[in-house]
Order: sequence, then structure tokens, then C-alpha cells
Amino acid sequence: MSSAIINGKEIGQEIRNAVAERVIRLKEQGLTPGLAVVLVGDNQASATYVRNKQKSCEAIGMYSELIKLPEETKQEELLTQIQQLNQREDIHGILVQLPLPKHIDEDTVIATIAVEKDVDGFSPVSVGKMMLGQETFLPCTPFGVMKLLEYSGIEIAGKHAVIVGRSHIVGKPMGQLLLQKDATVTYTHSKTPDLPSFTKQADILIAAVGRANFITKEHVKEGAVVIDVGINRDDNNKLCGDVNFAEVDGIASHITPVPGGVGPMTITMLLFNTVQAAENKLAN
Ligand SMILES: Nc1nc(=O)c2c([nH]1)NC[C@@H]1CN(c3ccc(C(=O)N[C@@H](CCC(=O)O)C(=O)O)cc3)C=[N+]21
Repeated sequence: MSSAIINGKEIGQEIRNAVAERVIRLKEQGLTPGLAVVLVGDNQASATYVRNKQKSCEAIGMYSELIKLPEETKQEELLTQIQQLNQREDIHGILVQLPLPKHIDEDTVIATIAVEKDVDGFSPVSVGKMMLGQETFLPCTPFGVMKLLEYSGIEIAGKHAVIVGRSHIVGKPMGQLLLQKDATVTYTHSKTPDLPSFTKQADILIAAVGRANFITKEHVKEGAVVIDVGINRDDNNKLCGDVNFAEVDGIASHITPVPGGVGPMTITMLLFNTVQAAENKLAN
């Protein structure tokens, strides 16, 4: 029997519809939620992502503004831009598209974003609050995965979640959010010896390694829920995840496809956070 497909496009759309309703309520009160996306340089993939984010904003009636800066932008200039966005009344969320050019220090840039506008949830204060279980913007990709699990009726408490990958923006926060829902969490990564001996124990397996088709049938226990966070290009330049879908299909109970799984949820939760930021401003 083949695995149940967790449809991120569909679940994302359902959440976006609810977010669109909140946009209407805000507009009735004279406030249009606004997202600023800062793009430095001309990375082709980044340009595509940014366009998708803007289109998604417009589709639900939000305002979005692209601040496009040249590759050779100095760090100081970028920081000044962010400080200006921090001050703006019409901008509620700020996203600085990563990666940034090598001469710019990402940590410094992200730490400059006002915490109440940090809709990516990447700033040190946001991360600290998340760790403490305090109210804050959650990073969009792990937040989106939590929504996928919730909408698919997958129980988390008491389950063994194994994370493959320890990035600041996916792996680390993903484990934290699952832990907060009472999963037992194991972190694995590129230096983990005998990876399958760990991943084979997973009730919920999160693949966030960034290597095409890296997770194969040897890694997966019968009946596991497999969440594929990867966005890679295979040898034929086709979009694919970290999981070898064809191999794992039928072993997993549930699996997310790429495209149409986690990706659309990342953008959905960005919209969600931005509307929340606007609502917070109205409340304060
Ligand atoms: N500050 C910052 N925040 C981010 O959230 C951020 C970032 N920088 N840098 C780049 C990554 C990548 N990312 C994606 C979001 C959605 C899809 C997505 O919607 N993917 C579609 C397919 C899109 C396609 O066809 O190419 C899918 O999986 O179905 C992909 C990738 C956000 N990122």
C-alpha cells in the first residue's frame, strides 16, 4: 500500500483562507498588513522565491514591498535600510532573504531586525523566546511542519522524532517545537555515525539535510511519518527533496511530496506571522 500524501498546497491554502479573513478584519479597522522583503544581489533562486512570496501576499490582500539592493551593497547600508523599515508604520514584517553576499555578516543583519517585525523568527531574541516557550514569531518552515502534522491528525506526544540536520533555521527549531509537544527528540547530522540506526527508530522523521534523495528505504521504519524539508535539484535539474520518494513510498504511513509539501507551508506561515504582527500592533 502506498503512503498517505500530506498535501502542503491544500493545507496551506486552507490556512491562507483563514489568514485572508484576518486581513479583511484588519482593513476594516484601517490597517493593511505590510511585509518588506529585502533582497541583496542577484541570486536566481532567491529572486524566484521572493517573487512567490510577493504574489502570495497580494493574493490575500496584504501589502508587500521589495527592497532590491545590488550585490556590492555595504553592510552598513543594509543595516541602515533595516533600521528605516523598523521605523515604518506601514511595514509590519521584515524578511531579509538569505543567503546574503559573503562580505555581509548575516548574524549582525538579522539581529538588527526589530523583534516585533521579525516574521522569519530568526533573530536571537525570537530564538531565545521560542526556546523558553514564550510567545514569539516561530520560524516559518518548522512552524509549517507543525501545522502539517496537526492538520493531518498525527499525534506527537510520546512519539520519537528524529531530525536529520541541525541548521539554525530548520533542524534546531524543529526539534524544539516537537519537544514542546512532548515528543522524544533525537538530533542527527552529517557527523552522526551509522545514521540509519537512528532514523530507523523514528516515528516522525524530519529530513532537513539539503542533499537530493539522501533518505532511502534503509533509513525508514515501517509506518513512520516522513517530512521532507529539502528543496534540491537532481541530476536532471528537477526539483526534489531530501527523501527518495519512490523508495520510501509504501514504507512510511505518511509522506510529504516535493514540490507541494513543506515549501508552500513556509510561505503560508510567513503570511500568518505578518498578519499576526499587524494585529499585535493594533492591540498595543
Ligand atoms: N529569510 C529567509 N526566509 C526564508 O523563508 C527563506 C530564505 N530566507 N531563503 C530561501 C529559503 C527557501 N524558501 C522557500 C520557501 C518556499 C518554497 C516553495 O514554495 N517551494 C515550492 C516549489 C517552488 C518551485 O517550484 O520552485 C514547493 O515546495 O512546492 C521554497 C523555498 C524560503 N527561504
